[in-house]
Formats: sequence, C-alpha cells, structure tokens
Amino acid sequence: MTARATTGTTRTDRRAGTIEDPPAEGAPVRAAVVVASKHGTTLEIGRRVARALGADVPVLDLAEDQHPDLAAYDTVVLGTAIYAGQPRAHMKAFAQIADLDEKRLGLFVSGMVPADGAREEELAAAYPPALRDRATAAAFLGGSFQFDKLNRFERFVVKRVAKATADVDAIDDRAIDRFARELVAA
Ligand SMILES: Cc1cc2nc3c(=O)[nH]c(=O)nc-3n(C[C@H](O)[C@H](O)[C@H](O)COP(=O)(O)O)c2cc1C
Repeated sequence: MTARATTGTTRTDRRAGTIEDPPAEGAPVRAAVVVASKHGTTLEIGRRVARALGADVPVLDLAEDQHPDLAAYDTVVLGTAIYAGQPRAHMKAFAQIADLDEKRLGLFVSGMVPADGAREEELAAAYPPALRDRATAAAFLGGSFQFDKLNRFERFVVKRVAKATADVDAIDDRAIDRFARELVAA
C-alpha cells in the first residue's frame, strides 16, 4: 500500500510508512495532518486544516498497516471518517500505537450525523481516551455525501438512514477555522 502525502493539493505518491519531504531546513512548519479517508472527504478536510495551520503542512492519507514517522513534527492532527458510528479501523490501530506523547495534538472526525445527533459520542469513541484527554483541539468537522463515490450498499444506507438522494456538502469550514485556531493558540 502506498500513502499519499499532500500539501493542500496534490502531490505524488509517497513511500508507505513515512512522510517524505519534512519541512525544509529553517522553515517554520512543524505540523502534520494524518487522515483515514474512504471516499476523499476526510482528506479534503485534512487539507483545509493544513491550509489553516500554515504553508507546507503535509497531509498524509493513512493506508492500512502504515506507521508514519512523525518525529519531525511537534504538532500532529489526526482525522478519521466515521462509518456506522465507528472510526476507520486503520486510524484506530494507528492512534493506539503512535508515539504522540510529546506532540501538540488535534483530533477530528468527519461525519454526517446531524447537529442534534451523536456527534460528541462519535468523536469520543474515535480515539483512545489517553489521546482525547490531552488533545489541544478536538472537533466534529462535518462531511459530505458524493453519490458517484459510494457503492450500491452505501447508497442504499445513505438514502435509507440520512434520507439523502443527491450529493450533500456539509464540510464545516467555520469549525475547521476554530479547530486550527484552538490548536495553534495553545
Ligand atoms: C454507509 C455509510 C455510513 C455512514 N455512517 C455514518 C455514521 O455512523 N455517522 C456519521 O456521522 N456519518 C456517517 N457517514 C457519513 C460519512 O462519515 C461522511 O460521508 C464522511 O464525510 C465520509 O468521509 P470519507 O469520504 O473521507 O470517507 C456514513 C456514510 C456512509 C456512506
């Protein structure tokens, strides 16, 4: 499996397990965003978070069994999509073993449950308690349905559960800005 590391837009594939091109020597950038996305929305949110944090913040789309080396970064953001109330399995696995003790930490989830729904529960369930307790910023940042990316079963679930029959963009840019500001203010 390869990983995709990007800075805001598109970069070429990267070697699994590392973020190549750490910040250039002397550059002020010390943050990285690691996401687990199935259909691309969490990756897009990760890119927006990265842009809000500054120039040249890399975004890594985590692949299965991947353990990116984050030693070069003092600030790390983890983001995962939520399916059936659960985070992506490979983010769950990575969050359990990643060495993030010394990092300023941001945690987010991408989902489409409505505002009066289980957002806090989904966020709370997505990451280990030890990470949640010491996260500087943690937030539900919205999501989207893009029907052309969903398989037949997923379309069925979305129509049935979310009552959506066409694309919905509910990425929460205000929450993204707030999240990034909280993270850097600490
Ligand atoms: C089959 C299916 C199940 C989903 N289940 C949930 C859910 O339980 N809670 C939620 O908040 N969002 C749920 N969503 C919405 C996704 O989390 C949302 O579309 C997200 O932005 C997808 O991110 P991705 O494109 O990075 O995979 C579901 C979407 C699909 C297609």
